[in-house]
Amino acid sequence: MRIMLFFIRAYPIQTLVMLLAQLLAGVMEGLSLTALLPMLNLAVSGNNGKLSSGVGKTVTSALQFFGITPTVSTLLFVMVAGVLLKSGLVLFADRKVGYTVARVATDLRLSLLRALLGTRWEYYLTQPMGGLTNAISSEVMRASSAYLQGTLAITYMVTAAVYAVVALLVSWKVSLAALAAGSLLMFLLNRLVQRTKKAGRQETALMHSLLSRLADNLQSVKPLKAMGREQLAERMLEADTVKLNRALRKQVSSKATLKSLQEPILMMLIMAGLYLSLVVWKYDLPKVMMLVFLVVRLFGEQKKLQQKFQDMASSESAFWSLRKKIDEAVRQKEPNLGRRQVTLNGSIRFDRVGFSYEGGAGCVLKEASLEIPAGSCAAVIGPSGAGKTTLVDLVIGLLQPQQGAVLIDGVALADMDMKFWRGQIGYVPQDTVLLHDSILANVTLDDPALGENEAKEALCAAGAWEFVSAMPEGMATVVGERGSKLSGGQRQRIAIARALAHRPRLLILDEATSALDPESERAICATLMRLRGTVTMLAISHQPALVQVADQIYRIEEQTIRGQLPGSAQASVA
Ligand SMILES: Nc1ncnc2c1ncn2[C@@H]1O[C@H](COP(=O)(O)OP(=O)(O)OP(=O)(O)O)[C@@H](O)[C@H]1O
Repeated sequence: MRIMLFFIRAYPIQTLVMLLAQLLAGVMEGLSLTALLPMLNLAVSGNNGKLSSGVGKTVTSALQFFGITPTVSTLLFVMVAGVLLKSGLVLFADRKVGYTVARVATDLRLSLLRALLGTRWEYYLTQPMGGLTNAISSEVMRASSAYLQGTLAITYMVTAAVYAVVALLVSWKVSLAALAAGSLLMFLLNRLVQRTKKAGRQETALMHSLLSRLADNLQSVKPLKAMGREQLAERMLEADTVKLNRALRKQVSSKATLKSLQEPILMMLIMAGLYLSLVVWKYDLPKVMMLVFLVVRLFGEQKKLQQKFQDMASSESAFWSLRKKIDEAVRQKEPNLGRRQVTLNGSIRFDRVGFSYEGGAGCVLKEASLEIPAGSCAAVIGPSGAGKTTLVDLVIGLLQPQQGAVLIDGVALADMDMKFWRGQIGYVPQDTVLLHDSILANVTLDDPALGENEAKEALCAAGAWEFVSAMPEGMATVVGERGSKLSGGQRQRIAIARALAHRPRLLILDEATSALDPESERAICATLMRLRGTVTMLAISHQPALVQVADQIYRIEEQTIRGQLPGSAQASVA
């Protein structure tokens, strides 16, 4: 029930309105039920029928108070009116619950997305993408269904309480016996609810692990297939899949066992109650009929209540797993650094920067210094793993140095408004991943400030317009999953166009021309040279063409940055 307390706190108005509507619906049902006993009395004994219980007398007196003569037809009318009103209220409550379930799912998805996108880069890098996809799709659905099951359980609880009150008014002895027997039954069958809860927890953990591995494996399926080793991926996923199947079977068997045990036990209890009422306490027939009706309904609601409780128990763990992810991501929020809005006019400067990754093997940069004047083109070279991407991430502010400072126009990144700074950067990553969307959307990223003209201009500058305009649908061509319908070089040119479209002040190219043929690379270099003076460029490259046109060359080696004369680059672009 902890989960319901959480939901009630998060959605108090919606839950209160829904509960009030359910309560009113229960009262309406109760009213129509109280009319049943006098109606049965009148039907069995005619107008001389004696009302043997307080509740019957109360109903007839109430009707007489409003000037209505209690006859079979007026009592039937009261019952029908009560049932109709109850149905209207239940419809209202059900819609409210449905809307709130959708809202719970949307809120959870948005909270997780916002929290994740706002986390520190080093934390974000440790998150398994498959696990996050699982959280946003399957865990969110299971979590919101837990709210639905919980509210339905509360609804059945309210209705059961109404039947219990009416039954108490008719016969307290039978009602107390029924309530005691029902509670004992719920207690005994609770083991099955706990078993489902445990299996639900296993399902949550296994789905997370399976989806994390699946995403990893699917991304590397081409080399696995090419080497005839896809069965290795299959074997890796099989163990989790088999365990998941076991957890699901446990849930199914617990739910089926609960259902099949409830029915006969409740029937036996009703039979025992019938025996007591007719033989031991010798109640008259209308009263017994009324009690049978009430107890059957009471047990029916109790049966559904426990089933819904069990359904909620099986999905509940997905909600707590999601909350844990959201809370952890919130704790790992990227620090809100400074407020200074700097437009790169002077230089980018590293002042004795020292950096090592959390849990990394050691220092990546030590006492590293460099200066890139605004408007110039700098190339960063060095052996693999030397720290070139790390240097770029420090410039972007994705990583913060532990020693020294990264300064833009003399202002430390730590004092700058990061959103403003990053808004001026055009970034082309090492691994070009395009969205499964049109070329236009891939270039503009659906930024409302950018239209077809800006996209065309950027595609021309990136040397991509020729092949894009030759496509039957031009910029409307959809590039396929991760850009699979384009060649590696074409994907890179689209990525360069994307980085240029919003006219950045700083263009960062991380091995951005590695998949291009020499001619396309020369064309890109010519474009970059045209931008010289207005845009500052920082290019990590092993390609001679880019290095040759650079104004400065920096070589990262043994944790330090060394300047190199542009002319000497050709021989040492390792
Ligand atoms: N998230 C991380 N956590 C721990 N260590 C990391 C992380 N990212 C990179 N490293 C380590 O930091 C060092 C520098 O990595 P970096 O990616 O900056 O090198 P690089 O020069 O760009 O390499 P390449 O040319 O191969 O892309 C490497 O030793 C790498 O193993």
